[in-house]
Amino acid sequence: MNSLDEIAARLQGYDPQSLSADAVGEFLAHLVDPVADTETVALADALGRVLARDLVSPLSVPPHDNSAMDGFAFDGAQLREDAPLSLEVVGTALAGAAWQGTVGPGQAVKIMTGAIMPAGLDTVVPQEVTTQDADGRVIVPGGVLRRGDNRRLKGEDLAEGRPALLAGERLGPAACGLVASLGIGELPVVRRLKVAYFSTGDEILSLGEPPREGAVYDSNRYTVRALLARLGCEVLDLGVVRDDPALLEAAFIRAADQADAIITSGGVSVGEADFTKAMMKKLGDVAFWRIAMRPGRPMAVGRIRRPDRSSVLFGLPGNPVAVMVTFLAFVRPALLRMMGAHPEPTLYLRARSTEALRKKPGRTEYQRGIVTRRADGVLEVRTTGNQGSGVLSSMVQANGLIVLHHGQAGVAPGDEVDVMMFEGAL
Ligand SMILES: Nc1nc2c(c(=O)[nH]1)N[C@H]1C(S)=C(S)[C@@H](COP(=O)(O)OP(=O)(O)OC[C@H]3O[C@@H](n4cnc5c(N)ncnc54)[C@H](O)[C@@H]3O)O[C@H]1N2
Ligand code: MOO
Repeated sequence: MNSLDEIAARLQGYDPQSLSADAVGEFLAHLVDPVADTETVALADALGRVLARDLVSPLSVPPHDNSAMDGFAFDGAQLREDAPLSLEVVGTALAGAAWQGTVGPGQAVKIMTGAIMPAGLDTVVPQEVTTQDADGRVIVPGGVLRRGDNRRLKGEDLAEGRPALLAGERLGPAACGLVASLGIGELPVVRRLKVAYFSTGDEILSLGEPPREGAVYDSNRYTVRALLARLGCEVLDLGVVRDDPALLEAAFIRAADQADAIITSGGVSVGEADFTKAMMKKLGDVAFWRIAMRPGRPMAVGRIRRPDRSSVLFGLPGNPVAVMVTFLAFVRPALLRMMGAHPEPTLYLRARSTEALRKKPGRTEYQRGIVTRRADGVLEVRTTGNQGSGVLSSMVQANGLIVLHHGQAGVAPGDEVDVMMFEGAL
């Protein structure tokens, strides 16, 4: 495990007072390691879990050459471009059982989708392409079919003995189906990551408390819980912790004793009641950063140490949208790495901005946007109103974040911008 200083020494131009979003990502990739513990889960419970070992295919899928269509199977060597082919139907191959007879030249077998291709046959004509003559022979028109058409080859999806899925795969619906197609009912996954969360601040009210002047309800706890739930983490909710050093210390210790990672919100800026920073320093190896981004400038990162373990700490700024943006930009990729998942490159959608966007070069700016598709197919994005870092309503309306990158300047109406879509993450 590297100390924060060692990691910082490896990064070009590390400056905790002005870090680029890219540098933060790189730092975090060095800071966190995948957890080693694994467990076995039933396939029905595997959605969103991370596969712990390569899954080698115990069989071929499909297990034999089979038909992709309801129609007639025959030897495709007889096909002619310029002449129809007339075939005598000598039997029927149903899905689920092999057809046992032999089929000679000028003959075909009626076949159902999924049925095993009878020996020596390699081509299927869909039944709607054919006609029948007076003797009941099937006529395949010339020039519409090539040899091998509508036949699915044994193992064309998965080959026996080859890895079907690699360790690090986050199992989605398609992967769950693929595992089932191999006849596998349980699989080894990385254990769930335990993440502790608490909000800090004397002005933060928990739900159920009566409103009072100067106080706001704790929204960060619920956005972070929801973001963590989307990742499949186990959440240890430590509620709201007052700006009191003893309470903060107890909360950090409880969190570090039980969780792989700790997320807090608030108390990382320069305010007078920001005991959080002092407590983080006292209990661990923590760096305080100013990130060249908006929203989400201040952030604390490091480890909280306990005698027998340590937990990674993400001290997020208090402003509700800054919490979500820093989570999506940095915490989520770091947690995915801890979960043992393959790194996910950020996929940006390119959309035309309907409006001018002001932007200072030298920082990354995230604006809440809504992408729509115009009648002519062009993707457009407009901002969703007040972009203040405490304004959640514009975040709710958004379906993605417009990312104005570090070196980028302002945007004119009609310019294309990158949008990080929420689908999947939010
Ligand atoms: N002089 C400076 N002031 C500020 C700076 C700065 O660089 N110099 N940075 C600003 C930025 S950017 C942010 S973000 C905030 C971060 O400050 P803290 O992390 O110390 O957060 P707080 O002061 O505790 O709270 C900020 C804001 O967010 C509200 N909040 C906090 N927790 C919650 C919660 N759980 N649910 C809902 N809302 C919450 C809180 O009431 C404040 O309004 O500092 C700026 N100031
Ligand atoms: O982190 Mo702050 O939210 O940029 O206002």
